Amino acid sequence: MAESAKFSFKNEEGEEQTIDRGNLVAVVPNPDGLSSIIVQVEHDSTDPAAPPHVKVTKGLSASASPWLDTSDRETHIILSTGSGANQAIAFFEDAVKPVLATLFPTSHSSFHVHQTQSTATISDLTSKIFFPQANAGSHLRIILLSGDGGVVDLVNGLLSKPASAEYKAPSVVLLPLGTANALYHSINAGKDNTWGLSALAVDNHRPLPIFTASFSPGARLLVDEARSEEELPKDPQTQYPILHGAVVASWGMHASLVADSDTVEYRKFGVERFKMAAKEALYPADGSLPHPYKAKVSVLKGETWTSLEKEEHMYVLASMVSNLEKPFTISPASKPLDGSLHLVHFGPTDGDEAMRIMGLAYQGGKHVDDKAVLYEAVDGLRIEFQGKEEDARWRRICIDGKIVRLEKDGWVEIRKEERRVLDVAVD
Ligand SMILES: Nc1ncnc2c1ncn2[C@@H]1O[C@H](COP(=O)(O)OP(=O)(O)OP(=O)(O)O)[C@@H](O)[C@H]1O
Repeated sequence: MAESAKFSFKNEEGEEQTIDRGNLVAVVPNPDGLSSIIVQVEHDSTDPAAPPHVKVTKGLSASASPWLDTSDRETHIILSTGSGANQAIAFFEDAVKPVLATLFPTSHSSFHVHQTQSTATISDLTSKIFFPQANAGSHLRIILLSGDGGVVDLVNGLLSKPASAEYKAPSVVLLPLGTANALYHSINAGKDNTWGLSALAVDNHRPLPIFTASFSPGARLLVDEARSEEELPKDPQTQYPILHGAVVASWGMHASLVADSDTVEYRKFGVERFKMAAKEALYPADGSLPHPYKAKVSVLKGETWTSLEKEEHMYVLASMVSNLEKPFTISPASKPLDGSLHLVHFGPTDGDEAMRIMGLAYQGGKHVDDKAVLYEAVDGLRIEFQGKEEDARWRRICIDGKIVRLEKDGWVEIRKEERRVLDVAVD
């Protein structure tokens, strides 16, 4: 039988209360043994995008949550202060703290709270604290108040050194404080309404599927609004630069609009920044058509690489998730954490046609049925420039929001990664 969409309980005054189950964080047994503590969120009716408030009430309910005491797990809380609309600290104080105090009445005060100070904070925490402990077999819980960037920093940090046989994947609780929060919205598509708080109350976690991007030797990570570049970590065997991701690898229009809109100015506009940058790219000021991106593109299925016939492209994207933003369903066939990788491709076209196709993705992923779009499950994707693109801005690759620029004859190869480095808490 389908779970009821409503949850009922009696409050302390004995009055019957009914709330949407999607707003329920947890029903915790009260230490008096008779009643329960009901934790729920309440949303701002005037601003649906605002973080919810938490309400904790004593009451009587027929259905308590299955209660597993995980209070002894070493817990780290990361507040990514530069993510999204810079709301991580406020959400922690207003919503997360009361939930933790209810769920873990004695142990929550010993949880470790870290605030990011720079783009390097999460990587530093991972190499100094999380990896050594996970590698010694300790099962960590990491409560992450960030966007997808926080996850990708954790994944890359955890994979940066060889793991021991004792390695135990930390379990991350995702609280969507970023801009797009693709991973969170893909895991919770159509259900959770608690901004991830309900995942704090359960002890279910599943491996996070990830991919590895290997690059030609001259590939460089663009940082600081592309004002500088950095070397990437190297694969210990091949010595090629590498980067791991859990969301998306792209080139062409998607990578360009992510890169062009990653500025302090654009970030003020939240998710709108992607649409604004798309319009700029699709309708060049001189009235010309959008750029036709030139490279050899191949897909891997099983052990076989096959090249696409077309050598000019507009949209080349491999996704490990269903949604790149809450309403933007890039890969409707992807199920939460299923480990699939889907190619979404279309060729050069004019701005109106590209906008039409992208508009279909905002209608539940209808673009995949359009004849202009190639959509298929793949095991890998390879892009080889072969000197076809003179200008470096057409050679930018996006890996989960990070931007890598390749050389004129550079290449990138994306493959699913088998290693289990991070688990995700799911309710
Ligand atoms: N205090 C800080 N100072 C400078 N940079 C920071 C700070 N805190 C976080 N950052 C950086 O800000 C970026 C935030 O990325 P994150 O993905 O978490 O948010 P987002 O880009 O808004 O969301 P999404 O990726 O979901 O669209 C990361 O590059 C992170 O390293």
